[in-house]
Amino acid sequence: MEKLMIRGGRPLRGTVGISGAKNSAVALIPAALLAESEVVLDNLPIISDVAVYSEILQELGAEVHRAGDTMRINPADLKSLPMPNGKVKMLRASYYLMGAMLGRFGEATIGLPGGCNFGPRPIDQHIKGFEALGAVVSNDHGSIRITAKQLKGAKVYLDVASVGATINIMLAASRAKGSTIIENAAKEPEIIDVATLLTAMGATIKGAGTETIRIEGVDELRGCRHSIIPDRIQAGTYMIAAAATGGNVLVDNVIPKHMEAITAKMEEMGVEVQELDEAIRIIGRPEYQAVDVKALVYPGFATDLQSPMTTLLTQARGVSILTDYVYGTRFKHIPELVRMGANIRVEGRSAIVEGTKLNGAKVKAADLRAGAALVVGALAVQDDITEITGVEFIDRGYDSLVDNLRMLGADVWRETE
Ligand SMILES: CC(=O)N[C@H]1[C@@H](OP(=O)(O)OP(=O)(O)OC[C@H]2O[C@@H](n3ccc(=O)[nH]c3=O)[C@H](O)[C@@H]2O)O[C@H](CO)[C@@H](O)[C@@H]1O
Ligand SMILES: C=C(OP(=O)(O)O)C(=O)O
Repeated sequence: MEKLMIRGGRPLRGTVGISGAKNSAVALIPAALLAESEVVLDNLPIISDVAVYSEILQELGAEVHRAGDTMRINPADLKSLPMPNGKVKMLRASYYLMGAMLGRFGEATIGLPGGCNFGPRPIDQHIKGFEALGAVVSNDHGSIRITAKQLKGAKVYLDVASVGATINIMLAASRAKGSTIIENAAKEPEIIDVATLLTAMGATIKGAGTETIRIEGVDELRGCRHSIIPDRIQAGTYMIAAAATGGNVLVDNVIPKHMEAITAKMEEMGVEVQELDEAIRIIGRPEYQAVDVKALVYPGFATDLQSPMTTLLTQARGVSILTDYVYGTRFKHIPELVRMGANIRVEGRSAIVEGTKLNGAKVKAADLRAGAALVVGALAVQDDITEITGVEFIDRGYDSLVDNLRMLGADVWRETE
């Protein structure tokens, strides 16, 4: 079992370069299966979710070559195989195989997805979308079986602005006959990234990034080359870690527009945030104010940053209330932060955080961002060691975490038990 060991108390200083976005990469990789020839993805993050996805593609018969942050995917010999178990259970984003395989072959049998388990994560809106396009969907022993003789464009109104459902419908609709309109679509930047790839592959997609997306399906999609957008959640985590340690960090290779909600909230707390063209500098202060945070769909404060933000709020003076309107039970980090001395209680979908000093402890990351919250906490502890298990969750989404933190001056290492 691997552990992350952190001796806290060193202000982070220097520059950290942000890799491509996990939540784009895990959608763009299956999207490539819709092409008849090679798709090249650049600026790919080096994380376990991407490694697992590349193995899934190879099991399906695609040729995958990876060199550094570039992946070449040739799906010319792709086979229509059922994927009921195994690697699809390791990923949330394996649900994109449904839309991609359905678009390519008119059928898909995919096991229900895995990924971070912080409460119910239904996929009813994905299914509603496939059905609207004319597919027949059934549950076959825990796998979703989807078939369609001919996908037909349709209007789909999403009950919730779901990132996964929006992208999955875009994938299938890009090979449907006629036009599809998604209303109440999610507006996250990763959706625009997928639309950019599909457009380069030959689909016609208008309105990605707004609540109405129109997709004109085509008979064939071709290969292309695409560079993935920077990971706004990794960037936000380093911004938070810099502030929590009272450091001075340039978070480089970001799109500052994607960071507006976290930037505004950190400024409200009293953190100095300098926005540059493609970078953000965080200058920590000795003291921060308590603030209230509401995690919402984009462009609101990202739920994926709610957990690390909880840790930063433990370092503020006073009581902060953090409410997650996207995933109302996403609080697995809290008992572990309490182990580290935090004063937090959960009421419904809110965490009430009273500022206090943290101490080192043995803690367990129960999901990816809970892990990020513990890393931030461990870095902020004054001269004490924190031992974090559950590292495999953190590896799902943080490229080169230990190397990056060391370059910023943190005392961090991995140990194997
Ligand atoms: C791989 C990926 O991109 N993961 C992200 C994606 O997850 P994911 O795509 O799973 O999240 P969604 O945007 O779909 O979920 C948003 C909300 O809609 C609900 N819902 C969703 C689908 C559905 O069919 N029915 C339904 O009720 C969910 O329970 C949740 O309350 O967006 C989340 C919200 O920004 C992020 O936390 C995840 O990091
Ligand atoms: C919840 C997350 O990922 P996933 O949806 O892939 O589980 C995340 O990135 O914070």
